[in-house]
Amino acid sequence: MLDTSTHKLIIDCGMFQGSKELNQWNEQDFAFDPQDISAVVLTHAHIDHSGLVPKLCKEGFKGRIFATHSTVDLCSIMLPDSGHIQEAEAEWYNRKRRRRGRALMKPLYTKEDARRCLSQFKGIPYDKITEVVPGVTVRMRDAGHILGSAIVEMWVSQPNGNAIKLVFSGDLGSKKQAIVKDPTFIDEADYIFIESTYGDRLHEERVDRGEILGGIVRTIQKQGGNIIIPSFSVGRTQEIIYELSELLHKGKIQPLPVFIDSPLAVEATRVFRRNQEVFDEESQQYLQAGMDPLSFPGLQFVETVEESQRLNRVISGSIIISSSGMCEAGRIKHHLKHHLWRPKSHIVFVGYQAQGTLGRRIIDGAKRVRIFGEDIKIAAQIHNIEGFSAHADRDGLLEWLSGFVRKPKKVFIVHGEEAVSLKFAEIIGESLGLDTYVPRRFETIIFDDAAEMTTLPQEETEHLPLPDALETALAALSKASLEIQEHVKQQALSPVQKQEVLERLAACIEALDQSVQDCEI
Ligand SMILES: O=c1ccn([C@@H]2O[C@H](COP(=O)(O)O)[C@@H](O)[C@H]2O)c(=O)[nH]1
Repeated sequence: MLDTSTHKLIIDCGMFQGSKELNQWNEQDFAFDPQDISAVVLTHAHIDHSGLVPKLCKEGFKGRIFATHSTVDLCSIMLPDSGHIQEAEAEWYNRKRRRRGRALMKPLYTKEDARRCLSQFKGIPYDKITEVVPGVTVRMRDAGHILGSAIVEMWVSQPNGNAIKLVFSGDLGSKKQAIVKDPTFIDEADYIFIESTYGDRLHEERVDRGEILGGIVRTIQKQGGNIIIPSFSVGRTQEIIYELSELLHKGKIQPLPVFIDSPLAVEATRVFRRNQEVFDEESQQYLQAGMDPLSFPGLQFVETVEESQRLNRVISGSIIISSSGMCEAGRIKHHLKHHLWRPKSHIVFVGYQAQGTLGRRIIDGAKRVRIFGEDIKIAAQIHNIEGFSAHADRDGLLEWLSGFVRKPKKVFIVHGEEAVSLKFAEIIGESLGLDTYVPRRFETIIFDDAAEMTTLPQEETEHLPLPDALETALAALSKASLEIQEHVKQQALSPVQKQEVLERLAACIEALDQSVQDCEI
């Protein structure tokens, strides 16, 4: 959040994704009042950057959400889809809760909440300076990560008439990606905020990924079996379509049925087709030659549940691309259930698999997994092609940083696992000689008129971060408190029962109160 003293604005408003603890952070109150925020600037549509926008609007944010036109287009399908997932998850828990007589939980936001917030979006073009609140202008530059992704150049006017220039990298793309352009180099900034997802690692070469995928296709064309590709619906699926289309054009594989079994991926592919003007040069050349890089004979889009179920009868010679990319939900789980036990099946991972996900367990060599309550033996051949990452790797990030002609005063390392961010900070210092800083969650940094920065000592920070485990326990307590309120509302209690509830609550509060009072600083 950026506070200019007259206006507050947010750069990205993403959902925490991954472990149960991280997911619970989404339920917490924002660290500010959404009604006080004047504008949001989104770097791109991925849910870890845009997913809490519907919650922000639901809780009182009335301003504009600025993003590139393609990001607005993608958000218009991704946010309602996310709302649908929230509702489905809440309903899944509520089925159990009803059976146990427990209070029902509410979704974080609904599909309708997400649809409603879309009217606040304002599409802006790449490369044009736009005022987002009085005194703050931005210019979106192509970040080459997914369709519509942007690096945000931001100028914040100072009372002395000067402006501080901040640059937010958003997620920076990999040069190895097809369809989207390479990340734009920026000349200058006072301060840079750079992502660090792969700040300590390198990716495979692009040529390898096509070779590996082509080789697996040729294997099933000789020996039988299907290929199942768990894939993120937006960006990754279109990349795979592009790669297969290239392999076919070059005659490296023979035509075969390829099913895209994800309603979101189908819609996203339509959005890509509508936004061809931002494609990279290679894709533009395909288009000019009358070829569609997102289409080839044999490619079939599967939308209905019935069509998807029919795929269970296809046991050989096809590729099924389905989501979710980390195999935690969606139709991919059905395809894994039907294919993991078959020795001739090939499961091809093309995206990052976070700790604790089904995809990660399979990659890590599990012999059996549970899917929909069934114990499934893993006999299929498992492949992991890392070269499809949509992120710049360590060297890509360093190359982008080295493009700044004027040295920034400081590089803030953000958006990465803490250990990786710290390592990347060290690497930047050693290889580029730039000053770095890895901010803590909720830390406040002040920029003065001369564009110099100071960090507020932890004790003076408005929102001191609590230890993660305590945050999680407090979130669980808030949830339990809501549940108690619901129970009390739903069930008539006798005066004696009421008294018992009050006494037990009072005992809890007293014990908690005492432990906080006793806590040493
Ligand atoms: O170390 C990591 C790497 C990635 N992620 C998450 O996965 C997605 C997709 O990554 P790709 O490399 O494009 O497959 C990325 O945006 C992150 O959200 C991660 O959490 N940790």
